[in-house]
Amino acid sequence: MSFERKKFAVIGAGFTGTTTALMIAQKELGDVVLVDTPSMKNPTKGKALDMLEASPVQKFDSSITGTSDYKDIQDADMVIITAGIPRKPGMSRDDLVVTNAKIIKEVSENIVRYAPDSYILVLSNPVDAMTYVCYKETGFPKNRVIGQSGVLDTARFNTFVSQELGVSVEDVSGFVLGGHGDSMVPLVRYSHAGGIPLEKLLSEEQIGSIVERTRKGGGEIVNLLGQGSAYYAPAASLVQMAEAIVKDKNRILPSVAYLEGEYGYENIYLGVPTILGGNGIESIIEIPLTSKEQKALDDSANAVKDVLTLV
Ligand SMILES: NC(=O)C1=CN([C@@H]2O[C@H](COP(=O)(O)OP(=O)(O)OC[C@H]3O[C@@H](n4cnc5c(N)ncnc54)[C@H](O)[C@@H]3O)[C@@H](O)[C@H]2O)C=CC1
Ligand SMILES: O=C([O-])CC(=O)C(=O)O
Repeated sequence: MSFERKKFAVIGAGFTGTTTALMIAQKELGDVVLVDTPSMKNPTKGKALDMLEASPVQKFDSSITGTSDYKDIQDADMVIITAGIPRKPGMSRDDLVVTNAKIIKEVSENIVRYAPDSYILVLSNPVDAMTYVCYKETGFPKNRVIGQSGVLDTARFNTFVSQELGVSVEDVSGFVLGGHGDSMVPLVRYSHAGGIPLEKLLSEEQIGSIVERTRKGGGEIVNLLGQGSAYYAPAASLVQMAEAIVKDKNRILPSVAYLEGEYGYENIYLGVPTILGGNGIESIIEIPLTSKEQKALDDSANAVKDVLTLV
């Protein structure tokens, strides 16, 4: 018996993929193979080599390689899918569905072929629908196909709360449920700072504007950037989920998870609180909702179902 490093494959060597690859290596979670299309073969190799050359400075021993050949993801322990087009100002994430569904199908085929035992984290948008497509195409068990939205949405919520209160982000703990769209559901009742319910610290008006800004958080960055979408906070969110799984931490984190009756939904991927550990999604946590909260979640789930009709 010998100990081996974990192998990560990051599919898509654009903004989110490269940032994720670097963060994985910096944390020494494992070695990283970065994959993009054949037309991007040399830039992908170049990006990977550039990141690797940071390793002596930053003192990490993870390797990072770039490729356009899926054979190189052989036996990856975890595959992170960031391949696909990002939105432009004026577009919604749902406008990406047709193009990105085709890409996810192609990527999924290659994962089945070369990394059939891997755990998959999906980032590509619209992420609830893309995670569903990946689940159907791979036929992997639901605990191994997971989407990222809630860690990012909660991080945005926590950022805004920390700014408003003038307190450390470390003490703020928000809670966002639902689809990764403008109808996502920040659950104020379950959010706190230093254990104190937010409603005791901020006015209804202040909370209302934080909720609204969180819902439109992705769009705010898209508009500021002018081209492309967010990548630092999305990559950090993916890496937190990956770390919870490869280190078997059993963290309570929101995931885009396949629902079979939880919260009243069937055959859909949606953002819910989960326990993430060595088996991927170990379980889904169901929390009691008021009728107003359930209605907001229903609206969000219905928006995701509408998009699913297009894939
Ligand atoms: N779920 C979430 O919270 C977030 C989702 N996203 C989504 O992630 C996706 C990627 O965003 P960025 O990295 O900023 O875009 P990007 O354009 O910088 O990178 C995407 C990369 O995917 C590659 N690609 C396209 N088709 C491919 C294929 N068949 N196989 C391998 N690679 C392929 C492209 O060549 C490109 O390098 C977008 O769909 C974006 O909307 C981005 C941020 C947060
Ligand atoms: O807004 C976008 O298109 C990218 C994304 O999902 C986010 O940053 O939340």
